[in-house]
Amino acid sequence: MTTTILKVEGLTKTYNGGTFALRGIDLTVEQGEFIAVIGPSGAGKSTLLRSINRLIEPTDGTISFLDEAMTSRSKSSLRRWRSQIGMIFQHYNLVNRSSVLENVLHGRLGYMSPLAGVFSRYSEADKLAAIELLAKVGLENEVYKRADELSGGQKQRVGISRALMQQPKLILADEPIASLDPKSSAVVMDTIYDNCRMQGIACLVNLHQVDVAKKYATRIVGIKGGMKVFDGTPEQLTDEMIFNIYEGKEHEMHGKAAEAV
Ligand SMILES: Nc1ncnc2c1ncn2[C@@H]1O[C@H](COP(=O)(O)OP(=O)(O)OP(=O)(O)O)[C@@H](O)[C@H]1O
Repeated sequence: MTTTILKVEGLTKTYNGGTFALRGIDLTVEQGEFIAVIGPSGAGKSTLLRSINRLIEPTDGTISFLDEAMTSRSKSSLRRWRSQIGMIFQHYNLVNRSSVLENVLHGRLGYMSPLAGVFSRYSEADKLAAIELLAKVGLENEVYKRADELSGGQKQRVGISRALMQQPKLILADEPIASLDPKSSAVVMDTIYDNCRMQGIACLVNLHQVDVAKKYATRIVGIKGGMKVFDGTPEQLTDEMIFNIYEGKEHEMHGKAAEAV
């Protein structure tokens, strides 16, 4: 039996100024699914991911996470949901002057009292788990370096470790390879994919590169003009469908990273 992790219905976002970024998106995510969200620039991919963990406040629609409606605006409810949803960003969002280890430990903040968090009172078990995660992603020699001493690919592996440190049920990855060279992109995609699949974590990953989406995803969602125009398996995503999604912006469907992944 599958467990529904996320259910989005009629999700709509209109930004101040009148841009219709999302127009009535319906999406259900089951445990362990690895879903690539593709679409041209401005289609609404980032808005979709950020609305799901309420970094952006949707204008309309409902979101439920593990069968619980994410409607409350209370800080404690948001904190509880966000602690179970790992986020991976294009520009990593690390604290540059902190160590790699501390950045990974930030993944535990949602589970700690605010006071313990402020004073960075992480448990020994958390520290060991963070070091273990870093070793798993090949950063065992970088644990005590400052985050800004790392390459882009290494920074993203820290970002992935931080997300995994949350023991999330869902990972939202917003263009995780858009700033990386082809070789680092392959390592980063493999790392996200392997960890999610091994631990049964559902993942929604925004990608520009259709080839990469087809290589990794168990399911692909195509967004165009704020609407869902495709939802199916990689095999069902025909060339005709791809051209429909990217119509007029075909040059955007091959990122530099696609070559090596
Ligand atoms: N903060 C904002 N204020 C106003 N409009 C916004 C804001 N953020 C995004 N938009 C607009 O909403 C639409 C969807 O943007 P979004 O960033 O979600 O698309 P995207 O598919 O992620 O694009 P990209 O691949 O370029 O990141 C675009 O028209 C964009 O200009």
